[in-house]
Amino acid sequence: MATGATTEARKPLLRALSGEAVWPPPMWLMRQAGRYLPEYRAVREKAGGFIALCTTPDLASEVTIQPIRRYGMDGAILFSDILMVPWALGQPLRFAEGEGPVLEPLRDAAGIGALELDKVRERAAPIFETVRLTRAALAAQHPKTTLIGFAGSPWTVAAYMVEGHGSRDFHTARGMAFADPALFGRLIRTLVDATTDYLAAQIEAGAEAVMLFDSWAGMLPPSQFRRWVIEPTVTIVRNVKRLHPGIPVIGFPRLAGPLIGEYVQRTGVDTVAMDTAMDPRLAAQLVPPTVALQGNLDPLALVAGGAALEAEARQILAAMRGRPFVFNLGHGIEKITPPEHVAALVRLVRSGG
Ligand SMILES: Cc1c2[nH]c(c1CCC(=O)O)Cc1[nH]c(c(CCC(=O)O)c1C)Cc1[nH]c(c(CCC(=O)O)c1C)Cc1[nH]c(c(C)c1CCC(=O)O)C2
Repeated sequence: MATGATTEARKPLLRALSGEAVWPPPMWLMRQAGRYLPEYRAVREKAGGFIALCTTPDLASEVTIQPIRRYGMDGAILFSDILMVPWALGQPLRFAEGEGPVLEPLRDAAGIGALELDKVRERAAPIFETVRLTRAALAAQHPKTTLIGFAGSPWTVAAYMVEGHGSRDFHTARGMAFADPALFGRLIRTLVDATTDYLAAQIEAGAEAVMLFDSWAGMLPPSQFRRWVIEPTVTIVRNVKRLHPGIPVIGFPRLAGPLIGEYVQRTGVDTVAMDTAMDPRLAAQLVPPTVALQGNLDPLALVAGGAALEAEARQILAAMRGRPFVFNLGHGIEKITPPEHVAALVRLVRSGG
């Protein structure tokens, strides 16, 4: 790709993620590929299960591109799941219909010791192939769209691995982190190494930016937030940047509240994603103007549409004007979202509010 570097330097999302105030802001939506789209449901049915979909490169690549085809988003996020890392480490995983993810819970040294770090690249190979296929398809058909790879952050992934399923409070995982920090720390270190390797492989396959989802960061008190959210993220960002300097990293410490400032300062992420509860004006005070903010429309405003959607989106745009910013939701899109509301939002953001 002789002209690759110059073409890509002009992609609006990459410019914003690297700290440039691009206006109107580039946009994409968390969980933009999903059940609210009829074309997604058709492919999902063809694939059979959710894991089959994530590990069949041509289908996973197709659903990654569906929202780009429909809406022309600036970012395409790899279609996969944060729990594919535990899966690649050898922990049995299934997605039960209407129940969410179910893992065989990990509670002791034997279970943690049995995780197979050296198998991650091999087991996750179809996911890296999805990245390769998607990057090639975007280059041919959507040259302005940036391909985003991702992983879950160690704390959030460990919470599912210990608990064995989603939970309102992740009692068992939080309890283990306090009661046996040596053992919990071993799990976190395994995930730091697996996640570094998994993100590096996505970048080598063509991901142009990566995002770390820490959905359950906000349930920890500050001391534990520093130990299990910030410190592992510091190591992953340092590792990824050593291997692949210049690839922007987006962090999403959901419900971190004012600790978002310390998170950005310590970890060195290029962009921080704001959850729905974050006031964008407060985030702009806590985060240096060189670091991009991303977010943070409430997915339910998108479900509602109309005047409520417009008012919320305009308020975010007004607060973010003049600083590096990427328009997004504050959490994943709801499956009851009318696709035409997404089209209306894209028009509004493209007009600059
Ligand atoms: C906590 C978490 C998970 N997965 C993820 C997180 C972090 C973000 C967040 O907090 O939402 C991240 C994720 N999950 C998925 C993506 C794909 C890319 C995208 O954003 O479009 C991404 C980035 C697809 C998915 N991951 C899942 C689906 C639904 C599966 C289906 O189609 O049946 C999708 C599209 C399944 C999943 N995966 C997970 C849960 C709790 C569920 C069940 C919830 C549900 O059913 O909506 C774990």
